Amino acid sequence: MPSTSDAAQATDHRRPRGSSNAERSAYFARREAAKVLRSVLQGDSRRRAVGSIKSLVYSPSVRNKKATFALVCQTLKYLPVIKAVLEDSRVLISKWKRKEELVYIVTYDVLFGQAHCPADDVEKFVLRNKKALQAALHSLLRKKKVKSVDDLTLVHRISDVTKPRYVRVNTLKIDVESAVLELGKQTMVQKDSLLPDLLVLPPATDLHDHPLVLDGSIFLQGKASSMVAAALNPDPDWLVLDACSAPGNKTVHLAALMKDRGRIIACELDKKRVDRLKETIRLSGATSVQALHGDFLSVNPNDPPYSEVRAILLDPSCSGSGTSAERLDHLLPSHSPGHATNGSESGRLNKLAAFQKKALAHALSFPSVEKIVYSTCSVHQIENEDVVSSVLPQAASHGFRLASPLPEWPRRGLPSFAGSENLIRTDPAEDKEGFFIALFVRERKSKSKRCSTSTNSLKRLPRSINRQMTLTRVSRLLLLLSRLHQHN
Ligand SMILES: C[S@@+](CC[C@H](N)C(=O)[O-])C[C@H]1O[C@@H](n2cnc3c(N)ncnc32)[C@H](O)[C@@H]1O
Repeated sequence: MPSTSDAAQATDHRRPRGSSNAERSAYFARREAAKVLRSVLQGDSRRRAVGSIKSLVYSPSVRNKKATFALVCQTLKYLPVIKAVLEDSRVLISKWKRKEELVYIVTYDVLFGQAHCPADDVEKFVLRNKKALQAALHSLLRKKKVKSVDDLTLVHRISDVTKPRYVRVNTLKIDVESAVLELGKQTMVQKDSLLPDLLVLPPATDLHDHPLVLDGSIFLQGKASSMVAAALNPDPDWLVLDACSAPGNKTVHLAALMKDRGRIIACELDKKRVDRLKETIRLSGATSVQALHGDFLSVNPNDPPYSEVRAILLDPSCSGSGTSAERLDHLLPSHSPGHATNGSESGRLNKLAAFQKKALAHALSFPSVEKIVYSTCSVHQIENEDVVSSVLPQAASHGFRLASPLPEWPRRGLPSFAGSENLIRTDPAEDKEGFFIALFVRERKSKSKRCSTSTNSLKRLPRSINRQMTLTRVSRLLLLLSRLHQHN
């Protein structure tokens, strides 16, 4: 533990009597750490902004910054173990509930940190129960079949944040049953309960050089990410635009769901990432996808072929806060759903949100679009619910409404506006990653209905012909002919 003597000087008048300087400064550090921990955990549970641990610790009211910061971080690291021990030993009775953060801190110190003399009621209480706490800890070690507390925190971390290995079957190359059989030779395989082309393997299964991965038969794609194309679920014969597409995982998932019929334009701003996108497309075996190096915001919705786009997948750049690898992130307010953060971080989020709103508004302006899916791998409300609610008036004016994709999925949007229950969220703690999905739909316009009905027979054309474009051209020709006919 770092020295805590500086703080003791500042709070001299409140020193506990009869103890050394080091003990007194540790006493004050524990109290300051408890206050910070309370804000951190409350911010996390109430999903409101309280600032990062650093910003809380570096506020002027905290004098013993170094020791307080270390104590908060260490207690958070061991918190699942501390909670389990307190629960098993039945030590945390209702009398101490009001001071539970201080109990956590003192318990950390008593079990894993530095020994100290009792200073006030909380320290005395925890120390009185030291034996019961140690017994509960040993029984937990035995139960989890581990030898040390570090192994135990690893078990807790693993059970907390390690997700199963998800594998998306690329049905353009292999069917689900064959993939199950093939992978089953190496490990346990289950089918996912929500997505028919997703398989669930044990955590940390290493497949990076598996032949099915190398030949594009399966993609190592997470569940939340695989929910996006499934939520859009376009008609196989549609023209679809993937607005921000590299590296292309969702693009080729769309191609598989559309059975490589129709046509997908995959737009990507970054030249280097276009190369990756092309490689993903090649690996998937899809022939209906065309990579486009360009800025989605500069695509003119009224120019062909974009004027005929029927569905848009918009998965723009985002903070990525839902997929952070930091082990303790899900405990921290800066990573809690719906949370906005401090200074430079909130500036970055505002910039991202401004782009996300612009891109979503742009998607809503495509004249033939019937479905738009908007997704992020962020947990922040500012990039999710707030982006969606900001475009609702424009969406309504274009005839769009929020639909409720994958209705069996239990976790929905934060209740920040009426209709947010239609949105999908995945939870960093429950689902091991934080994701957000919104689906806009609008009823087909009567003009496109007429065009489509009159050209239905064209859907049986051979695959080599680009049917979507042919349909478009024939529709226009029919319209022209009918106008000529009226004119005559
Ligand atoms: C979150 S990633 C997309 C991931 C992709 N959907 C997938 O599942 O593989 C966002 C991508 O959008 C690209 N991007 C950012 N701004 C863009 C713009 N204005 N037009 C097109 N692409 C853009 C970024 O370069 C980045 O590759």
